Amino acid sequence: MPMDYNDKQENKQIEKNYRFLQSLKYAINGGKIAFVEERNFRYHCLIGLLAVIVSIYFRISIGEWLWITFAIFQVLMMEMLNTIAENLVDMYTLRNYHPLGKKVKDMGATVVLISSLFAMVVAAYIFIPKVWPIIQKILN
Ligand SMILES: Nc1ncnc2c1ncn2[C@@H]1O[C@H](COP(=O)(O)OP(=O)(O)OP(=O)(O)O)[C@@H](O)[C@H]1O
Repeated sequence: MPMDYNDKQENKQIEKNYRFLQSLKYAINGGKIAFVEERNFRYHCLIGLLAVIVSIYFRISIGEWLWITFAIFQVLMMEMLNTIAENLVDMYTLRNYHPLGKKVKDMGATVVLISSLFAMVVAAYIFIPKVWPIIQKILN
């Protein structure tokens, strides 16, 4: 299997996490890595934050908050899954061209595209009726 890795292997944990706090530490670490290394993940975090600020401004209802929260979290989850797939392809192919690597990466990008489109539809349903009267006021 082409999975070369040349680094000192001492003190590198590969056995199971037995404590909840240990698992949580590694889960947070995964988020940190995605945030630092993945530009798209940072963009999506920023857009999510903007959506929360706009939602607070418009005092949206509980039902609307549920949709907005779901839309934000599902984009971040899909972005993270795409990053996982990309890393697996790079680990397996050692960054050499492979037609299956192309398929996996392109499909991963499609997953993120679909989830972003869903988030845009949710945002449009919630915010267009709130923004439209303001635009009309400005135009009149
Ligand atoms: N090992 C590979 N084999 C075949 N095609 C690849 C391989 N690595 C990348 N590609 C092709 O190059 C494109 C860009 O690769 P890259 O890893 O930069 O993905 P990306 O979607 O642009 O990443 P990011 O989400 O980090 O911006 C992929 O969508 C794929 O079409």
